[in-house]
Amino acid sequence: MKLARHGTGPEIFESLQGEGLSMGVPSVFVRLSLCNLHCTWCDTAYTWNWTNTQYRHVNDTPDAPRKYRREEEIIELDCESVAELILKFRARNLIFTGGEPLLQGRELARLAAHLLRLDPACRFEVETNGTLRPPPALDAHIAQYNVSPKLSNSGNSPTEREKPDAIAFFARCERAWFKFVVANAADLEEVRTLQNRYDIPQSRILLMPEGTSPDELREKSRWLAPLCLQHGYRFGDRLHVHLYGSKRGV
Ligand SMILES: C[S@@+](CC[C@H](N)C(=O)[O-])C[C@H]1O[C@@H](n2cnc3c(N)ncnc32)[C@H](O)[C@@H]1O
Ligand SMILES: Nc1nc2[nH]cc(C(=O)O)c2c(=O)[nH]1
Ligand code: SF4
Ligand SMILES: [Mg+2]
Repeated sequence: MKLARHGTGPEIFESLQGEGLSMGVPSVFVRLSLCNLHCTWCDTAYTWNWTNTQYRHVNDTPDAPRKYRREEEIIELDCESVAELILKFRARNLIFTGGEPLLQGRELARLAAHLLRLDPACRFEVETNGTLRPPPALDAHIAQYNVSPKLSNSGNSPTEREKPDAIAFFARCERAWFKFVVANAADLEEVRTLQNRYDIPQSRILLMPEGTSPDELREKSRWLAPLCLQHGYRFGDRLHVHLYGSKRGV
């Protein structure tokens, strides 16, 4: 399984769920590498975008040509080792995120099954961009999907960000909650269009302001909160950003 690197180890950390329906629940986050989208405002671009990365050199002989490996940004571990790291923490609400975790759906299915054998109290959430259907073997273990389909404000093209088969799956799934990232008031029209096109129940939609600092969130919340009230959408904040700013691994 390919995981984001944080310092010398993979990015597996304990924190309060900062977003969505279960905001505030003590959780363990497992951050996977790679993404099939490239949102301009992605707060974890280090999981997939290495264009400006100072690659680690793999050959430290002074005279040899220097070779840099972007793979060094990824840690690859088997599911038994990942499970062991996860269960060192206290929380049993486990959140698979990334990057786009459903790119590694089969590996996650094996991980979830293994974790449940070790501790049946484990509960699983998946953070996903809603472009990929989870394999049935993974779906069988997931209590909650936090689906964040991307709007045009993300900079992805319509064909990249909207995969009808996947979004229709989540629209029908009562365990899926939709979390749209809103950057401008006009984004609400796009939300409404997607909602109608895929028949997404309004009760499973949250609107979350775009932002990676408390100031940005507060500024956008000032107009987004009244719009939520006016249009009957649930407002979703970003608790971890208010608590820790844009710090990694919290
Ligand atoms: C980094 S993504 C990983 C999971 C998956 N790739 C996705 O996009 O849902 C986790 C969550 O952070 C949100 N997010 C990322 N950058 C953000 C930003 N600048 N402002 C608000 N939300 C952001 C995403 O929309 C998603 O809901
Ligand atoms: N505390 C905290 N809550 C989160 N909810 C979703 C996150 C994510 O990056 O997927 C996230 C995160 O990175 N930190
Ligand atoms: S889909 Fe998620 S991980 Fe991928 S670029 Fe967008 S916000 Fe980042
Ligand atoms: Mg995050």
